[in-house]
Amino acid sequence: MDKNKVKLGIAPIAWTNDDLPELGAENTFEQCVSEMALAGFTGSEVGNKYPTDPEELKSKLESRGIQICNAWFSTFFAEGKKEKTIEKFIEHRDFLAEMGAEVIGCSEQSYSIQGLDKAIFEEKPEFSQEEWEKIAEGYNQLAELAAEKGMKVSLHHHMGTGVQTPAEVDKFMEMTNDDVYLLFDSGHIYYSEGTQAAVENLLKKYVDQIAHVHLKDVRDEVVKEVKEKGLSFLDGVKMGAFTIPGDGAIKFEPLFETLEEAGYEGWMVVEAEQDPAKANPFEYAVQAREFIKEKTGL
Ligand SMILES: O=C1C[C@@H](O)[C@H](O)[C@@H](O)C1=O
Ligand SMILES: [Co+2]
Repeated sequence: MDKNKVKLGIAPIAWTNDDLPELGAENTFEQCVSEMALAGFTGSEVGNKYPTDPEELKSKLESRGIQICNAWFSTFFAEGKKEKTIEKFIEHRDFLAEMGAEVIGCSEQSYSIQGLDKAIFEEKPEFSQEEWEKIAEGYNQLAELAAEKGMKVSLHHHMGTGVQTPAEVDKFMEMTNDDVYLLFDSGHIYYSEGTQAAVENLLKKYVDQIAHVHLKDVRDEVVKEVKEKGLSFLDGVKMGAFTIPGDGAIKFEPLFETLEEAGYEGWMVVEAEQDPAKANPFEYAVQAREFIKEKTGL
């Protein structure tokens, strides 16, 4: 892969998990970003221990050779919370623009069960046609707002949300304008569908509309248990459903090939939330970096 086109980041979620604050409560921001840099990454997303002042954050990241490439943003269009979503989006966009990021990764969180104690394979929301229309209209507006700062808005398909399956991603992409992009997360599509083919097909279908990539691997045996026992998404995370690329069931070689052939330009971010007490974040970061180097030359 071309170093001038593809940059490598890593998400802080392996050190401190915002969805499960008890995971990694002992890890500091400084430790997290120092270890990211030491492992050979140049980009990061934003965690809840990061300084909120852009100047302070920039200076602490610059001294480590790291830059912010994206940060999660939750939208609530289907629930009818358009005004509040837009107001918060503008704040988030301005913060990311100041940090030099070019992409905003959003997730439609209306009725999401990803943080709730509900069976992840049984109780996810499904949107009505009227709700889909609200979502499409909302994202089209977010794309225009992002463009004001030269940025792209992208949708993170995610377990436990109304945009989880390939059919739901299709519906979202069909209903939104061409300036609304996809944030491709290998782990979430594999978790949802359980096959390598589903991961490869989704990537191939939308590769020209993908603005950001999350590299996540999945442990089949953990997902099997989550399904059989009717467990929640966060139960699965604590049990080790996710891991770094190369350590689980997904074959990454065809994914890297598809991205390279399509001339993908942007960030690939290792995002592997595990319990840091069981999976040392620095050691896993080093292992992920070596795997990516071996498979892509980056
Ligand atoms: O991008 C992500 C952000 C996390 O908060 C989320 O739960 C994780 O699974 C993910 O893919
Ligand atoms: Co992700």
